[in-house]
Amino acid sequence: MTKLSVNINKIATLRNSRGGNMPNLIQFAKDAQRFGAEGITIHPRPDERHIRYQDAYDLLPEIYTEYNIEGNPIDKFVDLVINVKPTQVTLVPDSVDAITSNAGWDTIKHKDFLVEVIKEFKQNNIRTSIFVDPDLKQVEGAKATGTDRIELYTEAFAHQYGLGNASAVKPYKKCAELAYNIDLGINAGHDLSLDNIEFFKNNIPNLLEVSIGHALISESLYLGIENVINMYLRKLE
Ligand SMILES: CC(=O)[C@@H](O)[C@H](O)COP(=O)(O)O
Ligand SMILES: NCC(=O)COP(=O)(O)O
Repeated sequence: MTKLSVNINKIATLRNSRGGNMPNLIQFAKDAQRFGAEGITIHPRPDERHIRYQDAYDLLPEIYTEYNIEGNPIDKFVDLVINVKPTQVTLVPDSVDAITSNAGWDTIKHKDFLVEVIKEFKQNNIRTSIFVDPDLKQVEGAKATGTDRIELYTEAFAHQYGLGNASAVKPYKKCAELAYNIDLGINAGHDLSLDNIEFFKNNIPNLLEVSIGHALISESLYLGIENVINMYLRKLE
């Protein structure tokens, strides 16, 4: 069984576009869980263009499923995560001005940094995951950092699958097999959607969790959020 964590960045984007509190991010997180979401993901960025740092605190008492905070572990982010103490922190190497996440970690080059920051999160009883491209060397490198899990960066799969190239899942499958054999938990995310999730899940052994935002919120505009969450849950069974 693969858990569905709903990424609510886009709800914050919509809210911020008018400066008020519509839609209400906290209420949305509560409703998403009531409709069946098994986790809530946020990705506060340094410019706070969608999720604000304060949102991370305000959400805490309302999340009774898994709380996953993603981001680049700059000092401000590390302090936030250690104060909030979510279930999981997912480390993403995105630059300050990135439109969205666009690469996994070089776990070999940044090993010392990752070892240090992961140790700090684990001392605070926060599960760690690091965002990686589907590359066996990077998965091995991830293991050496001490992280509990990896999150496979699925943009390339989603893009190729959309073009009809289903074989794009192969490197992900190999990485998942390696990760399982070396005792790394496996999450995945980025550009997963109702169109590609079932195929991805069926091809990736031991997939623990997917975090989905952009497509899930877009699909909900037509199909409704309660319906869409349940459509994902059925595909992830
Ligand atoms: C880590 C990742 O894969 C991203 O998808 C991210 O969480 C989405 O961030 P934005 O909503 O800022 O594009
Ligand atoms: N970690 C990926 C995530 O949270 C959502 O990514 P996307 O579905 O918005 O591309």
